[in-house]
Amino acid sequence: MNKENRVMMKGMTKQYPGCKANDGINLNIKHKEIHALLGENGAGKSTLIKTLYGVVKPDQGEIFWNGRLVDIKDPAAARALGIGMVFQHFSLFETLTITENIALALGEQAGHPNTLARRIKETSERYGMPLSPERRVSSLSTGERQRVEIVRCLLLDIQLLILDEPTSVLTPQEVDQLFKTLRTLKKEGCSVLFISHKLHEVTDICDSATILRAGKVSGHCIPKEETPASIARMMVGDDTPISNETRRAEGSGVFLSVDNLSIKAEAMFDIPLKNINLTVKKGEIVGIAGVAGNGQEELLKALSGEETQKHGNSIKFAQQVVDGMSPLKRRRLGMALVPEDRLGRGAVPTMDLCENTLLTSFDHGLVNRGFLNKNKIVALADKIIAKYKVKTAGNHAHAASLSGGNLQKFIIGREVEQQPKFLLMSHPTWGVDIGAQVAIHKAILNLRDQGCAILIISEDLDELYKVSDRLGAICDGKLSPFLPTDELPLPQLGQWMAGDFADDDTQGVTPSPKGATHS
Ligand SMILES: Nc1ncnc2c1ncn2[C@@H]1O[C@H](COP(=O)(O)OP(=O)(O)OP(=O)(O)O)[C@@H](O)[C@H]1O
Repeated sequence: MNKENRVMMKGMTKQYPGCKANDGINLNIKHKEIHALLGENGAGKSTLIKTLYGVVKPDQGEIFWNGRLVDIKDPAAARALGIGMVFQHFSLFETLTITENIALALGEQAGHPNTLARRIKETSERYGMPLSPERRVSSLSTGERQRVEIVRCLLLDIQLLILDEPTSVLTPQEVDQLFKTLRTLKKEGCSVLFISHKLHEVTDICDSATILRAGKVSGHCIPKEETPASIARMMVGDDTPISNETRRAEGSGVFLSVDNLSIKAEAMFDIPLKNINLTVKKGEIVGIAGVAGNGQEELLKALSGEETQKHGNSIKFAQQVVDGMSPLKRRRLGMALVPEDRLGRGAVPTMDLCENTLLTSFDHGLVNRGFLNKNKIVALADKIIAKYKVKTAGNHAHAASLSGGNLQKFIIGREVEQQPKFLLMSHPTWGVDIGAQVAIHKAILNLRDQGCAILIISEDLDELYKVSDRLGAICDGKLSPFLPTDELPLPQLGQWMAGDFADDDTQGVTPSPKGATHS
């Protein structure tokens, strides 16, 4: 057996009801290489890596580890071989310290409890990702949380690190640091399997790539010899557009206005909002950048009505005060909402796609005098599935059975099809493949051009630069100034994301040099 490869997966097959997620996939990862696993939403990437980490049991296929046939029954068996995995969604306990979290995750593999904190400190420093082991996870930024997950893997004798969309939650500076760490790991002999929809990162850091389509391998490439566009073509084929024109707009007439909104922290880990001033005009897209956990969630809840405390007359939709109004009443004034958490808030996992359509669209002709119009519900669900190219076994499929990106497309389609006057979105294309991103951005821009006021809260700076007409940042519950997107250089936005703006800067106003550069 070929020992040149760290991992050889042969003929991996996994059938789910109504869908063959992996269909005879071969994947080879060499020693000391950073290997990208690419593909459209629903192509089968997560299923394949979960098989490699012992989370999913394949129907068929063999895995060879350093040339030896292995049976990876569970994640502990994967870790014992030297495989570490950082999932898209971190699984850390907020109230525990870094050391306690790592001890819980690794069990006996964590080694002696007395030495664990010291080893965490040493390992994190060695790889340029310093951590204080005694800190509680609740006090950590998203980037630091990711470090905890990576350091947890590095404490073991790791030979393969699997990262599932690792950069979608990081600031540009954190991405640079992560890439340095990955290069160090590679030098030391570790292999890395890297899943990402950000193709410029793939061309930057990956040595080789395997591309999946519809559960099968559709190609291989050396990313450094390709461009993001040529890789996108391999992923989505020739028929899907992979870029669209960015057209800026100015909008006219304010729809959303927020005037000096402050909200105290209610729960232990809430971020208080401080003197938020914000406007979104009809026919413009305003973007708010920020590292997760800086008040985005609290702002979204205050605007959507999920958080219904009355804050005086701070929030208005087209001049009408909405403070204290329920989400339903706000929807009836023209709001639509795409929350960050697609499984749970955006959609109910155990309901099928027709029921999930009804959940937020029932006011749009689907219910007559209390009776459901089933034909209309099915027709709307089918329209969303077809128009937004949602890959699913059909309108009867439960939301939980869709791949992350496909569920995201469905939720966005459902909200956009309501033709709202105000669309509030958090991370609209999080985990969505390049072809679908283009389709979603087009739908959002069209909606804007029809006069909808759109507010996008996102950590994805590429996306914010692509679609926003005005852009600012949130840090520690405060909003930075806002500028027309084309006048805001990325480093300045990075500074704002780190809280480097003066409190007296007001949104919409060109910041003073002091506000932009002081530290
Ligand atoms: N538990 C499940 N039950 C039914 N179908 C599933 C299940 N998990 C995955 N699938 C289906 O398997 C296919 C592959 O899904 P997978 O999550 O592996 O795709 P992916 O390439 O990781 O997509 P994404 O980029 O959107 O994360 C999808 O069509 C999905 O609907």
